[in-house]
Amino acid sequence: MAKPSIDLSLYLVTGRELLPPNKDYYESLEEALQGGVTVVQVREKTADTGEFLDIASKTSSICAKYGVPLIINDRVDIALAVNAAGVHIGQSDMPVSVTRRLLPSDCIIGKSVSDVEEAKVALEEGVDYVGIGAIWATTSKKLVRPVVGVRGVGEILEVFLGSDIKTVGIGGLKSTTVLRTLHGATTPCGTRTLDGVAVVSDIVASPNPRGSAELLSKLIRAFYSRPSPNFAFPFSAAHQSYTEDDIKSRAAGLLKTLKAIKPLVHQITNTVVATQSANITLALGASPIMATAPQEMEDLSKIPGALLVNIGTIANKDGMLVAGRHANLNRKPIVFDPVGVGATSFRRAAADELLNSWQATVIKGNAAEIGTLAKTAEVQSKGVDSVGSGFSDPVAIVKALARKERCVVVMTGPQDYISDGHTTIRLSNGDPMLADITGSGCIVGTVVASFCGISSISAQKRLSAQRAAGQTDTDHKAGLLVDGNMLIASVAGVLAITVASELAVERPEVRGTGTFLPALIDAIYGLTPEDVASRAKVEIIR
Ligand SMILES: Cc1ncc(COP(=O)(O)OP(=O)(O)O)c(N)n1
Ligand SMILES: Cc1nc(C(=O)O)sc1CCOP(=O)(O)O
Repeated sequence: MAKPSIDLSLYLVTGRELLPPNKDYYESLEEALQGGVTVVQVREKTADTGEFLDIASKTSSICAKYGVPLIINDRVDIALAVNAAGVHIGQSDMPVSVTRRLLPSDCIIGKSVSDVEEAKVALEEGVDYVGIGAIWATTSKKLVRPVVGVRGVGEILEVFLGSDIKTVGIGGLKSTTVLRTLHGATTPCGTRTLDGVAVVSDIVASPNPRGSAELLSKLIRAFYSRPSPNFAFPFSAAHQSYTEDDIKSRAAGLLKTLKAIKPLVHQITNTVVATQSANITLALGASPIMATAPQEMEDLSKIPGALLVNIGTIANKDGMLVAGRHANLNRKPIVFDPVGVGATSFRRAAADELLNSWQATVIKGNAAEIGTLAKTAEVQSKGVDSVGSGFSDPVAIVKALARKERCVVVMTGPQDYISDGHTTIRLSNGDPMLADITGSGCIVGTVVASFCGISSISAQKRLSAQRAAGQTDTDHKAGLLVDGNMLIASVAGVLAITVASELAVERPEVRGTGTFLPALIDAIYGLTPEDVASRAKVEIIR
């Protein structure tokens, strides 16, 4: 008998012990179903058989009222007794082969996996779906394995490429983490994302389970309705086709808008460049705030603009973690500058923790930094600098990292490479003296963040206008972590610095790096959209 196809998108796993005081389990369940839960698993870890059977049977009747399938955790006998749609088994439960023998052929079998090896076994066993977790830390269950992390899910999903085994993520999935999870938990080729998320506490512990389920459901449906489903970027405008002239004029146009709107650019940066970065931001026409205390991150994240996180002298990791999470929640672009990430294992661990906690919109680094994140040793670092002549195939490196991290990657150097994993652009502006002042890479991060901020603000304004005009095809935007074209914003940011550096060295007073730096600030201050459009050397590589 053919198995029914189950919508796993919002998968409620029950947990009576988490109910708020005075909230009845069945009432909570029914409200969650009204809110849009698509499948329910009864999970009872302490109930005896009689109680489990009673709960499963009543849960089954309520689910049937809403046409929602029921799965039973661990217990094949209970699943058979209540005629459930399926069973969910863990690594130490009954083997899949035995479970299958006991159940009717149309019964769904789901299995927990937390690494690639377990995923391969589940593939061999031919389960119907896997629960991948725990993706985030959770207090709903004592975990015996380390968390998988959002960025660890992609390699597990790769095991299921080409198979019709479905996948759901579990562990710490909430309205605050769901979009970041769905965007980040994707195979590098972009063809597989999770088919759903399994949630316990965000619904069960809520005094308003209907509202909680509705919010989750809205975000999940918006994510799955994005226009480029095979390429789950956290920002809009992936898969556009560009011309070089179009890129130049859009970058120039962004500079004009930036000067008019002066976006706020929140920068958590290193002590070497903080003042310089703030001055460059002001010279460009944006507005810097260099706040670092974790306590102020939530408030700051509500002001439109962008966030820059630069780990050059990493003393504020807590602030960086909180700031990034709030930026994701408030759809603010995050530019991550992994300064010197190859230099120490401390920096590598910090970069990993930050990138697991929030979704970066742009990662900007020199060849050694990008190589470290891409896990290649072709280009070595010396402290915060890159050694040697760069990668033999820089395009492949930036493209692969953009796909892996699901963001735009900017690799600076004598030529700059910028990729969103689909389109890769080479920029050939810039004076060599840029490499001889401290923090030139950091100010590129600052300026890229400024342009990401203005791109996001402009996109939000367009969206408000579209909604005010009654345009209804914008619902998928609720599934984006960031709106705006972050590829063009990154190009504009790099061009602003590199074109300004060319203008700076043409000034008669520049005799060396001491006179170059103030001239650079002046050149940024006076930079016009026409300078950018006429001087930009832009090539679309592939
Ligand atoms: C959808 C989903 N995924 C994973 C689990 C965890 O199941 P298991 O490993 O059997 O652990 P317990 O739930 O039995 O503690 C799940 N229940 N559902
Ligand atoms: C039941 C369960 N299984 C997990 C796994 O990792 O296999 S994590 C988990 C609990 C998930 O609860 P919450 O949504 O409240 O974080």
